[in-house]
Amino acid sequence: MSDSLGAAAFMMKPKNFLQNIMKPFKFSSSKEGQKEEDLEKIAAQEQKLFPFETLVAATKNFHQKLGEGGFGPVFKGRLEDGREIAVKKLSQNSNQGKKEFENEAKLLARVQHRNVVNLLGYCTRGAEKLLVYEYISNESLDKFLFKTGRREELDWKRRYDIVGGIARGLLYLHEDSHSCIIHRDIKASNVLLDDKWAPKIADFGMARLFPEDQTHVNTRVAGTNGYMAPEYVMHGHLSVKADVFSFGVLILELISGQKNSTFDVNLDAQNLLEWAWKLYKKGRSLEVLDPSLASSAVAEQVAMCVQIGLLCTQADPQSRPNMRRVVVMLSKKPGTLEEPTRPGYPGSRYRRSRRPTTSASTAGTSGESSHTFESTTNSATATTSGVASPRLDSRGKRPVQG
Ligand SMILES: Nc1ncnc2c1ncn2[C@@H]1O[C@H](COP(=O)(O)OP(=O)(O)OP(=O)(O)O)[C@@H](O)[C@H]1O
Repeated sequence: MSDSLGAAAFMMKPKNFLQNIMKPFKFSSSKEGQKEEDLEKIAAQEQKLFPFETLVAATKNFHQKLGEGGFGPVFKGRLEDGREIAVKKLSQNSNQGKKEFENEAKLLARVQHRNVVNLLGYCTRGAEKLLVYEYISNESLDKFLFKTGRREELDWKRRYDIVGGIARGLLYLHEDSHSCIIHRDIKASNVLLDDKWAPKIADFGMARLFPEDQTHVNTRVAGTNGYMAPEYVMHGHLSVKADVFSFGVLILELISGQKNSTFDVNLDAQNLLEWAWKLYKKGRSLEVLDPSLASSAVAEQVAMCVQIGLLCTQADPQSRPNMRRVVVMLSKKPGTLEEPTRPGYPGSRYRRSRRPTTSASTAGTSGESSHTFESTTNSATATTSGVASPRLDSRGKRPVQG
């Protein structure tokens, strides 16, 4: 009887029973509220979702502007936990709804690599969309490469390490992140340097946050003049090999200190690629080197980088190596590389090959074009047989067509 009473008592008061068991772990009611708040914060962090007020506080009401790119202004900030951040306020009109933006941003926040700028999270408030990045302290590569007075800070070892770091970051985006990410806009100003001069690829995934559709022409995400692969600028054929081409241009810029889009025509060539190619053919690759690097450069590495730059900028995307191959090439001793042919550039003569077409025009795919190019002219508006005039906007961007 007493047993059954005891059992009945237990069954009738399960809450009390649980409360007794939990006693040692209980908090006072104010602490309980605090704990709930903390849990909410942790959940929000898992979602990578930043409350707008957090970003207002972190940036002191968007006070310190780091700069402004094609997507909008970027502000410096510091989170409560001490982490420094860069907040990009997206001012470009996007046809993407809030939910899609949040889903894409959440996915992109999972992209984590030593050579890619870490997206910590995002924020939406009304129509406003913001991206929260880790803060990278040492400015973008173009500010060192193309500005007199700062280029000496990038000695050969630093440049060589930067080439390797960018190659590994791109390989990760193409092959090792959760899905293939084609950057579309690899260039010196989209590589940030940290306090140890390690390169970090910025602005990846923008094509996912600003997708094009039939009615919406996006003038920003498409790429920058001087870096775009010929098949992309002329026909909109996009694959990972378009990034490889831009990477090739960037290597040659890093070695020479010359900007491809404002190349010095007095150097007996119409662009950087043609100039490097002519020197390479004459066995004078080392002359591509920025003279200010002469004392720190390692000749074999310079020659190897010139050759890789030329291989990456081949006219036919299928003749370009993929980033895995580039990383392998950079880790090997010279002498084992393929021989490049003349590089391609927008305006090169177009020739259709008989390979089946698998071209893709959206990020996240890696199909390759079935077209090849013969380099004949550097005119960006050449209209030789089959060559469409690329339309570039005032920032040198090629508009994406839906
Ligand atoms: N994570 C970051 N850490 C530190 N500075 C940053 C960060 N992201 C961007 N910046 C700085 O903010 C400025 C604007 O950058 P943003 O990437 O928006 O444009 P951009 O690269 O200058 O131009 P574009 O839009 O043509 O690529 C640049 O000066 C850049 O160095």
